[in-house]
Amino acid sequence: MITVREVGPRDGLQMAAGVMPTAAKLRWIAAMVAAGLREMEVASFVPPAALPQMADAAEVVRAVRAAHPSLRVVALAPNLRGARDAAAAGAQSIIVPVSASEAHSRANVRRSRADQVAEVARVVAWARGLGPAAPRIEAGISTAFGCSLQGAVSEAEVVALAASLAAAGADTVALADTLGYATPSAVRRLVRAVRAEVGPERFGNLHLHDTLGTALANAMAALEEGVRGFDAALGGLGGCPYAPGSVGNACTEDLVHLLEAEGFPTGIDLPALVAARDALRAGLPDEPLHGRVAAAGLPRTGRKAGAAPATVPPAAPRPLEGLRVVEFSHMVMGPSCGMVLADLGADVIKVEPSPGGDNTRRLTGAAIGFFPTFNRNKRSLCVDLKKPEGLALVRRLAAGADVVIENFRPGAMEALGLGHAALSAENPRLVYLSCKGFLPGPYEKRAALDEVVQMMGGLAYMTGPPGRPLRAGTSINDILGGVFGAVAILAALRERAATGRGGLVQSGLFETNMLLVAQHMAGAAITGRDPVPFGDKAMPKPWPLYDVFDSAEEGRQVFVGVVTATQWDAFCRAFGLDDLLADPSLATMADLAAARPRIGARVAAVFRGLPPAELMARCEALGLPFAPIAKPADLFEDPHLLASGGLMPVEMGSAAGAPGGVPSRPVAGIPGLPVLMGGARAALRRQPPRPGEHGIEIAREAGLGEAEIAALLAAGALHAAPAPALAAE
Ligand SMILES: CC(C)(COP(=O)([O-])OP(=O)([O-])OC[C@H]1O[C@@H](n2cnc3c(N)ncnc32)[C@H](O)[C@@H]1OP(=O)([O-])[O-])[C@@H](O)C(=O)NCCC(=O)NCCSC(=O)C[C@@](C)(O)CC(=O)[O-]
Repeated sequence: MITVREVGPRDGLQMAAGVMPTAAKLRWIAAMVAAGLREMEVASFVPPAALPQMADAAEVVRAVRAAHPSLRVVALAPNLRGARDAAAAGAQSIIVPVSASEAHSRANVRRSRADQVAEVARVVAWARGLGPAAPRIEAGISTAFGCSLQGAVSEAEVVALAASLAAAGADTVALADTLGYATPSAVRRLVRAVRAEVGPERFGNLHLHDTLGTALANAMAALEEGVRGFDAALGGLGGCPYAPGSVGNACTEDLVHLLEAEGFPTGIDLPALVAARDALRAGLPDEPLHGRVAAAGLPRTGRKAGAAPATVPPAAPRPLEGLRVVEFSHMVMGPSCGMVLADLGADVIKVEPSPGGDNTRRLTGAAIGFFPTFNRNKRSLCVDLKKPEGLALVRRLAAGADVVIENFRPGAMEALGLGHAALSAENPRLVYLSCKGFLPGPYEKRAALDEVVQMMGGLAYMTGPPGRPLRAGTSINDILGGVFGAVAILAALRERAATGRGGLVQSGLFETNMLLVAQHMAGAAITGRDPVPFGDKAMPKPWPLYDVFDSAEEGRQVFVGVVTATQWDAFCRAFGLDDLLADPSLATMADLAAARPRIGARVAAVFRGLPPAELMARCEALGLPFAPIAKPADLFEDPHLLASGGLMPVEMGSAAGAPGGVPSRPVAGIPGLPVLMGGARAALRRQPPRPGEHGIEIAREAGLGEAEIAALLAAGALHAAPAPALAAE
């Protein structure tokens, strides 16, 4: 879902020749809310002498909050004083503008750029003191694409400014094309650079002006870069005092039409939005309104809302957007299932114990990376399920959810009153996944870990040397069991589309392991013998070469395989082994396989004289299978993963067990889902959450009032994370 934030009542009106009466503003705002707008910038808290159109800012904010509880009410404030007034009136988001152009900064807020960054830090520090009810502080970089006073604005300076605003603690950093000078390629470059700098989840809206008729083209470029929030003004109101001839902001009606036609749902009813122009006109009869859709009428060929994009695929696929998932999980199996759904765009709420969150956060050793890896793209709700108020909150969430995931001990969810029977009685459309050690049967009550099922399921036998069972070097069954859980959920959702009813789906660790070992069970059935483990040097390999070799560099080994006659021919010629090629006793693949020890010794002697890079370059040129022996940390620099978007920049801070309390890499490239959809990889939208980071917003979404939320917090049933620390602290 795209968020279109209407800025007409602020940015639009401040350039109008006349002053719109308060009552007319409120009628206009009501008409736009009725059309489906969910966010609106309604006022600017500046001295009335400077902007008489905004003299009623506090009155407007108060009235809009009271009349439209579901609307996010946004106000602009250039300084701490304005921010205090905006918050006192009830603004939920406060935008503090910071000019990228030094000249514009002095003209607009009468401060240098650096002083205005310091002002943002002051506003953030003050807001933090307000506790959970604090408004969101959004820094808006104006003149980000050029300035009529200063001329060009350096992209590097904008990126540096964005970084300093993020460091100052702004919740989001937005880019504004105040003059309308942006073009699609500039938008692509700057959006990409600033998103990379501040992180996608802290990148705010894109604020576009249409001075030169480029706003919609720029919006398309931004969509391709993954931007999902835009500012716009009804009737293209607004403009900039420094841009004569400006026709104002991106026109909301035209932008909504474009977005819907391209398959990006906005939740806005376009005819109702166009009709809201009447209320605008009634309040400002002399102000010229712009907009192509209003002039031409809605195209009769128009695509329906939610239709697939006509030409431009979104930057990252989010096919599960709109799916609501509540995840009760720890360790790996439940979290990896939720990760698949979250990466694909679902809204996954991870329910964690209050106040410290999932114990997995505090694991060390081989489990230290579990939490940040499997909990990206999720929201966190820390709630005490043993307290009735906490339980009531999650039952409310489950009643409105599409999917519940759990991986607790058998019977634990039932004991809490959160079993499938209880939740589906309240929500028959719910798809409920239970991840367990064993599917129902004689072992179902046993506690299971990945290692347990690898041992009992034949995998440890198949991996280790004879007599020394060895588990695989990752939580293979947990991860794959979670993925199979996600497959089962998607299948059940498809069934629900036909029947209207959800259902219980279950995934078992042991059964996952058994599917992995199935090929060896089949092998045993065919040969009548136990398969030889991979760890057994005597394992019969049907090829001349399929081994790890030392190179000329100490500790740098390389795997090389030669598995066909063509490869054998090319290999011998390239590595000076023509005598082996000419040997009549090595004529067939079976001869070669039987002579593996002899061949291996010759090849090892050749490879020991070659630097690894040269060895691999030769194999690559010959088309032979080869691989360096990498350690996990080597993969951060893997050129293929880096170039193909295979790594997501995930923050490691959620792993509390880091040595010395600080991860050696605060942000690391962590592999994403191994699939492309429409040519694109699923992207990181949210960093792994802090415990309870989203508790208050989730409680509000569940319909709880502020007093109820305060009572939950006071009772310790709900824990809300403190605001992120200032980078300087
Ligand atoms: C893993 C075990 C065995 C651990 O079993 P356990 O230690 O008994 O823990 P649990 O998860 O079943 O119990 C959770 C308790 O926390 C409570 N709880 C939970 N949330 C809240 C909350 N918000 N507020 C208040 N209370 C909460 C919940 O109500 C329950 O309370 P109790 O019944 O004890 O009174 C079990 O969970 C299980 O069988 N799970 C299903 C199978 C599974 O996921 N297994 C995977 C284990 S992880 C793994 O295999 C990887 C590993 C470790 O082996 C490493 C590797 O091999 O790579």
